[in-house]
Amino acid sequence: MDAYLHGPPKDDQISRANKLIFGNDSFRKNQREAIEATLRGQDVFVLMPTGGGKSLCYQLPAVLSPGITIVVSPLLSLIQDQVTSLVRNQPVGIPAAFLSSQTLAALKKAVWRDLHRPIPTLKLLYVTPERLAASDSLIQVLESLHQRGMLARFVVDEAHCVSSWGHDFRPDYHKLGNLKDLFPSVPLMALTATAPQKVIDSVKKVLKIPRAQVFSMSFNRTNLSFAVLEKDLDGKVDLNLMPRSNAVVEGKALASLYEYIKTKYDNSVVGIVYCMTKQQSEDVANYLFDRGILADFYHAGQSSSDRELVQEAWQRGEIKVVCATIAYGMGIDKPDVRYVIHYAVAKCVEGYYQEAGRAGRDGKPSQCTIFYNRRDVTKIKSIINMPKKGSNAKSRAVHMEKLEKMMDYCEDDTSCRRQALVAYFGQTFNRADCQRTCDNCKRLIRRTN
Ligand SMILES: Nc1ncnc2c1ncn2[C@@H]1O[C@H](COP(=O)(O)OP(=O)(O)OP(=O)(O)O)[C@@H](O)[C@H]1O
Repeated sequence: MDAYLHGPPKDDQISRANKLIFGNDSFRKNQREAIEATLRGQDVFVLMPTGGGKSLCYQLPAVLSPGITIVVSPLLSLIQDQVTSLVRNQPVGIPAAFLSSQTLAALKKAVWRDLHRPIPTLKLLYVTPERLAASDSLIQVLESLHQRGMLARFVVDEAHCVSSWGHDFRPDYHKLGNLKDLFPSVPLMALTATAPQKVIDSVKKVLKIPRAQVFSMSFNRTNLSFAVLEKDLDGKVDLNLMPRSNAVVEGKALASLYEYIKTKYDNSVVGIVYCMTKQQSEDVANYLFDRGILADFYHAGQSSSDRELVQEAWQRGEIKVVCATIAYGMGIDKPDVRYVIHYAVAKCVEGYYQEAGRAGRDGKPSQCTIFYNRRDVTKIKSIINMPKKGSNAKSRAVHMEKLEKMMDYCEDDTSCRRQALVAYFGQTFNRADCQRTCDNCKRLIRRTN
């Protein structure tokens, strides 16, 4: 691929690669700075909101650097999407592959062969943290690449998973601290969309990148407006006991969700409704669909082909509303989502902001609404307290503390919600940036008028 450039890239090479390989006319905030820092060999921590353009921060340097960039990413589906879009990248395809337990033997062999070439063809190799932690042979290959000067950098995507303070802690991510022990001179880039200061500090410590340059963006998404509604669970009907075809399913919460969507949006508007359980996502989708809203459900209990069908139909606009567990969202790049509703409160503010942030990626006004009831909080508490692999008293306490913060956010009926969210991520907020679009600010305006 003659678009690849070798030797230390100059400024204009970075811009040219952005245009010629990625088809972008310019850089978004912090992209160029992060790219330049990693190309200088520095460790870098990129904090950008969902949809901010994190991928370019490591894909462009991968293309400009000699050798391979190793990307650690938590979800196989996410990895598959990324690799497919790199290989099909327009105007120029980028050689990328992934290694996982599901990689076909023949493909694995081809990747392995490439890694042993004096100059491998691959520019990016994606792996799950489990794969990296479990495979001595992979570490040996990385050592051999390093000796040949062909190990360009490590990238840790969704880096909040490294920290037990993060909302998605993955034990195998914790082992990524070994990378700096084994390859101290190889630059590392960590990226996430959601990390309060405490999590940033903890990720830097675990990954052993104390001097990493942090590129952080404002968490204030000006086009999003926030609201919390009381979720009326009285009169709730146990849908599990009712036949699917029974059209008289009631329950005030579901009815009010339906009314809310129907009143605010016509059937061409795209949204996501996050639910607490797989069963709930099916029940809510069926309820909405029976009443004429083009809804379907998505959760980890479905086969991957069923999930793909739903996601593709939603991307094409045939389904307007996906009712989903939090399994839905990572890596989904749909710009015109006009609303995200949490039909059950999220477990923490980071998770909430990441999910809500899937609305309005095109910058147009979009709404993020929580249907809140303490009974849902009680259910989440009992889930947190359930004995499960990898959980201990400390991790349960962390989850409880995060849930309390989420409750504080929902139960505060006076503070500006935008301000509360931005403050949660340790950033200051200029009151002039408050556009009075949240429910609390609107209420205040009504009271003072
Ligand atoms: N400089 C740029 N100019 C134009 N488009 C860009 C630029 N950088 C990124 N994009 C586009 O923005 C979209 C979002 O980018 P990307 O998927 O990297 O976001 P992300 O930060 O990884 O989001 P998420 O947290 O959801 O994974 C993509 O369609 C990408 O092509």
